[in-house]
Amino acid sequence: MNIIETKIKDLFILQPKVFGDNRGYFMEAYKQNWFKEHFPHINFIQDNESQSTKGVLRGLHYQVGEFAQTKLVRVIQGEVLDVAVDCRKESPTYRQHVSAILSAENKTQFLIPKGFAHGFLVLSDTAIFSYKVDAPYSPENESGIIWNDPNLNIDWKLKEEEIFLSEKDKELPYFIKK
Ligand SMILES: Cc1cn([C@H]2C[C@H](O)[C@@H](COP(=O)(O)OP(=O)(O)O[C@H]3O[C@H](C)C(=O)[C@H](O)[C@H]3O)O2)c(=O)[nH]c1=O
Repeated sequence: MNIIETKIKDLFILQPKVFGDNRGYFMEAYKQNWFKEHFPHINFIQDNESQSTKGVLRGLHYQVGEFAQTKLVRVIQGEVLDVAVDCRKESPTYRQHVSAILSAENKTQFLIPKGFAHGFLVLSDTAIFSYKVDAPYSPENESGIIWNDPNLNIDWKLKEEEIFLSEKDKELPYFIKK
């Protein structure tokens, strides 16, 4: 697994080794002892999966306090634009974001630490999104940021009329000021 740094500290792109042959491919998508060696503070406890159609935008979400989640995200079918926003008040990259194209084709993974808001937009006809978290779901401790907050200046690639949000996500607030 290759670890690729991003412009934001602690936010990494992971690129697994893929073994292709005339049947298809094999890869170790996750390996606990590799993670323990490189990211000893992370202990994933739950696998999530969602399927969405083109133009669906899920996010930007985060959980707070003891329920804040580290996420290891990847796409197992289709392609998404994945975005992580640094919400760590003390961070020199506070309110900055990194976007990454995750797809079944590139098999790229995104390791998103606690303290980040996360969301993705489906670019393919459908996409299956699979991810690990290290804290349980806690709706009482969930919050987020509206997808098109002008302070974040995220380029979601699709036009607003092509984007579909849940009723909940339509009501998310703008980013809190420092
Ligand atoms: C996240 C989650 C949801 N649910 C239930 C709650 C709802 O009845 C249903 C759909 O939940 P929601 O609309 O919050 O799902 P997403 O919009 O995909 O939320 C996720 O989207 C962005 C991309 C994230 O990074 C978070 O992991 C998560 O917030 O699944 C659970 O039972 N367990 C869970 O861990």
